[in-house]
Amino acid sequence: MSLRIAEIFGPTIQGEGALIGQPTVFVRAGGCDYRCSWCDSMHAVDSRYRQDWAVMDAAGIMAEVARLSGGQPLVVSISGGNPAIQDFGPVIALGRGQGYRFACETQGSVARDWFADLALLVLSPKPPSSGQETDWAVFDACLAAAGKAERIMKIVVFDQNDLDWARATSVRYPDLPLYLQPGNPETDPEKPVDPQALADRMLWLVEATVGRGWLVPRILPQLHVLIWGNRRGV
Ligand SMILES: C[S@@+](CC[C@H](N)C(=O)[O-])C[C@H]1O[C@@H](n2cnc3c(N)ncnc32)[C@H](O)[C@@H]1O
Ligand SMILES: Nc1nc2[nH]cc(C(=O)O)c2c(=O)[nH]1
Ligand code: SF4
Ligand SMILES: [Mg+2]
Repeated sequence: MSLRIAEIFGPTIQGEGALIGQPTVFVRAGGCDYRCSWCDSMHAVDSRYRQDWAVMDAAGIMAEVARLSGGQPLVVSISGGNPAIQDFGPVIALGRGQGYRFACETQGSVARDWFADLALLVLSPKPPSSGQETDWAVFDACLAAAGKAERIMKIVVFDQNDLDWARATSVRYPDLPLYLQPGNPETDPEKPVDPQALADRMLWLVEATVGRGWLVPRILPQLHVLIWGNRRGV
């Protein structure tokens, strides 16, 4: 069983969400069923980059993870693209046998049995600014497929319309821990990011939530973007 892999990198720190700051190796799957207008990982989405993706089996993927981590059992973060369009079950089974734990980032558009073998499922439904629509029946199937695995929801917010959408979504899923992260409008890996502009977006988001009495979500920046900008492989 082979998988399309855009990149494997690390160890680095998880820059987003519930595991922020935690050492991790990333396995970035190639291919996505969405086309978010502001996607920061188009090199793992657009088929223009397909020739740069490696075709690997579970043993090859875990060998590379072990090489990068020096064999130390850490959390492996599976992202993409949408990793759920491929079968990561064998990778997770092999890695768990070697002492690794797995987190997965997906938009919730495809449900998979192997979600139940994760330590953490990060569901990141897309707000209006992305130009994508969520199929909530499939999203619910993703939640159910995760079984007893920890689950969180992480929503990117660019503007007030996104924030209103995030709030309505949170009302729909009151038991799902909610993380908000400000959108990064500069997604070209060749271009520098302006840390002050990101801080300004963070400030706006904090004021627009906590500042207005909405005390439910946790609000975090993309830590890796603050440190490394849009560089790939970090
Ligand atoms: C590149 S996606 C890959 C996983 C999956 N396709 C998804 O969207 O959840 C990883 C995370 O990065 C977020 N993201 C993508 N582009 C972003 C941007 N320009 N600013 C902030 N977050 C972004 C996504 O919303 C998602 O939470
Ligand atoms: N350090 C780091 N943290 C991340 N958290 C989510 C990422 C992603 O692209 O899925 C990401 C990434 O690419 N790098
Ligand atoms: S779903 Fe994720 S990987 Fe796919 S286009 Fe959107 S942000 Fe990019
Ligand atoms: Mg990213």
